[in-house]
Amino acid sequence: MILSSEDIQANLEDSKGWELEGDKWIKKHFTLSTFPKAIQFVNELANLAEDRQHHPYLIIDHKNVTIKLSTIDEGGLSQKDFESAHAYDVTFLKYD
Ligand SMILES: C[C@H](O)[C@H](O)[C@H]1CNC2=NC(N)=NC(=O)C2=N1
Repeated sequence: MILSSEDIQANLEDSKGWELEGDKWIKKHFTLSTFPKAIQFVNELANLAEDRQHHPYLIIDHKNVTIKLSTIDEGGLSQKDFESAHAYDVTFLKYD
């Protein structure tokens, strides 16, 4: 179910570093210590995404990984995007 703008704002308050891009995407930049670490991080995200059947848009630029999330099938932001964002934040803690 697509979230209302009020629900999006409430979720963003609990999602440190994630920001709204337009009204259909949230995004966050992560910086890893090395390029291999960035790839390892992305591989972990890929496994999580496949398990959840909810897939991110990813940009890998050397040690920098940008993650964008949206619920494509529903044409906007859903709770799944914020659940994935939280799972990715928890994964990143291992690399911090
Ligand atoms: C059938 C399959 O589970 C769906 O197509 C999933 C796959 N991954 C997805 N990922 C994202 N980000 N949004 C979706 O709507 C979506 N749908």
